[in-house]
Amino acid sequence: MPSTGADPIPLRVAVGVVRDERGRVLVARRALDRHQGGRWEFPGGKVEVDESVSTALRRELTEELGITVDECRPLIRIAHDYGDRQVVLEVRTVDRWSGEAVGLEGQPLDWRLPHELDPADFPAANRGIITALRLPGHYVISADCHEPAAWLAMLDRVLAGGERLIQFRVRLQGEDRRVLADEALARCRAVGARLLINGDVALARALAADGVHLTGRELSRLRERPLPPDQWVAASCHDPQAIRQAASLGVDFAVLSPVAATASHPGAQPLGWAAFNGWAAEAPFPVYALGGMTPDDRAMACRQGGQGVAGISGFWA
Ligand SMILES: Nc1nc2c([nH]c(=O)n2[C@H]2C[C@H](O)[C@@H](COP(=O)(O)OP(=O)(O)OP(=O)(O)O)O2)c(=O)[nH]1
Ligand SMILES: [Mg+2]
Repeated sequence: MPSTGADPIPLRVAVGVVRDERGRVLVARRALDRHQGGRWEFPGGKVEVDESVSTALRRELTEELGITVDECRPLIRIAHDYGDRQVVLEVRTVDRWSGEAVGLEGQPLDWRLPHELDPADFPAANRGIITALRLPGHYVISADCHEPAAWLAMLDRVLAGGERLIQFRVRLQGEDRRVLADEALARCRAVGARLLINGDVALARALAADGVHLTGRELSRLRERPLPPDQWVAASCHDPQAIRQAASLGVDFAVLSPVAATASHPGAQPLGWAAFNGWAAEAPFPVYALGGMTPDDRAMACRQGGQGVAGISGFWA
């Protein structure tokens, strides 16, 4: 019987990001005659009926690489439609494993640092995995600026504390705003941190900042991604429709809020972790939990399918 298009039941795939002590990740090249053949992948394979994701991952990594997974934890879940096949990639980070990885099916292997991974070498669904590997577990949103010297001193303290992803969220206007953003960018660059400009694509472009953070309103109005792939585009989402809009624009990551009650938005109804988990699972990109979060909530956010936690109070401090 002729095919009538893609199989409506998505294929569940257990995918392992195996890391070594230097932070490099293991990639393998898919054989030319297979689906997405010739592209690089993270090792793994189909989850069999009655198998859990972690059981499938252990089996696949033993079959394909000859290693034993000692422990794995969720990184991201990505649903993707290739047209000829729908997949759901259940991606786990594997930091604890034993044995020596070899390409037991004849597949070439390579160890690469996250910034050495080019999404163009991988199947399209892998873009969100590569972004997740490059992003930290905290996304620090700045407080507003009343006095530039004090604001910059706080930025220095936040950077000295090890934070590496900062959102410039400051209500200053005109030249004052541009000058402060430019100085903030220089201080971030000096320590290898990234700075995203809230709600101002033009300023992000003018300063060649690391990216822009779209407000919910901007996200709903845009029809195309406002910056090229070498600058991040992040967005604020409050519901599944915003996540779909962000996906259609091709944003790199999002914050989903308010997960818990927060003093900055006292009237807003908290989502709770169950809704966060369900909505983040629909996003093909990493999602940070925002709203009433502290650094202590990071592990919970990761267990719930998030990239980590975002916030002002508790982070910009
Ligand atoms: N393993 C893996 N599969 C991926 C990645 N990205 C991606 O889109 N896929 C897709 C390609 C395939 O359609 C599907 C994996 O199926 P597969 O056929 O390779 O699974 P398998 O290892 O069980 O292979 P086989 O036993 O059927 O030979 O997921 C990735 O990074 N790793
Ligand atoms: Mg496989």
